[in-house]
Amino acid sequence: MARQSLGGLENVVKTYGKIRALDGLTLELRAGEVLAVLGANGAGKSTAIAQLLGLSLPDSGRAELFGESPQALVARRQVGVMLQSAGIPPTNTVRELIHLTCSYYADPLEVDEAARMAGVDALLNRRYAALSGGQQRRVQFALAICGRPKLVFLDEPTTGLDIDARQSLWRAIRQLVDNGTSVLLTTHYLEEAEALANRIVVVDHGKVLAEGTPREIASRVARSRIRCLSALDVETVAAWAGVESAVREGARLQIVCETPEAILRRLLDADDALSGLEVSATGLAEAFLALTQNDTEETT
Ligand SMILES: Nc1ncnc2c1ncn2[C@@H]1O[C@H](COP(=O)(O)OP(=O)(O)OP(=O)(O)O)[C@@H](O)[C@H]1O
Repeated sequence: MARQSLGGLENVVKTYGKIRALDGLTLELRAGEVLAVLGANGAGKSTAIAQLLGLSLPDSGRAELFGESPQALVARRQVGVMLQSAGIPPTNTVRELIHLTCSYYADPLEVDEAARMAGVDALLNRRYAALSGGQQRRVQFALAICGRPKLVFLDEPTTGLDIDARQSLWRAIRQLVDNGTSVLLTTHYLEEAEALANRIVVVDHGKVLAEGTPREIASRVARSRIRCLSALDVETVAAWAGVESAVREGARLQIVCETPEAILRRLLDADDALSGLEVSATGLAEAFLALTQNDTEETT
């Protein structure tokens, strides 16, 4: 069954002087889903979030949340946000901040529960300004979720977190989704999108380049990687039909190609002593690079 739409952007254009930050961007938010918006620096991810939150208005096109303008109070009360620029009063304690944010919502969590979900229960009596960058990020997450919102916007939530803190935030996001909250997440970390998202939208130059499940995005530019121990000349192999790239790492040859079978036959024919053969599928990272590089080539 198709998931219920919670709103989104329709053909939104947003310019800042000569910069076209969004160039006809369309995206839909769906209930019960983690949507990851992926893109390089300046792709338009934060601008898209600003339109969805009503913090900035489109030049043309439409933004809608829960059937309303994103600026309508009834829409804003169903949303939680963790933005890159937080603007949080520095001298308040974590408890005060969560308590204050809870007061904006009709049916918020208990302060202690929100703190526990965000992993900041041990920090409740500390002043925000005295926390580390990673601890502040987790407090921002607590503020995003404490109102029990239906939809949470997380703009690069794990930037600056160490591996443990990132993993624990991933667990908290999964728990949130299990409890019925929908999430829009922007990230530069492909493994984050792969680990959390049901659906990915790749944005570049303010437009959608690709959309699908992590697996669909990866398979759009599916490639295989062959690794083997071989003394074959890397430049000769790189020139074979069907080989996209060949590099040497010490004794190991690494080849990227679309269809590995023909290349494997040719490798085995050319080198009797070839050993340590491995063939693997490339992942989301390569797919993302291939998509954004193709686009750059087309637009330059
Ligand atoms: N307030 C603003 N004034 C002028 N230009 C802006 C403003 N906000 C964004 N831009 C420009 O719009 C484009 C998109 O920026 P945006 O912040 O949406 O990108 P992003 O994908 O979120 O990037 P990052 O990953 O670096 O956060 C960039 O070229 C940026 O310089």
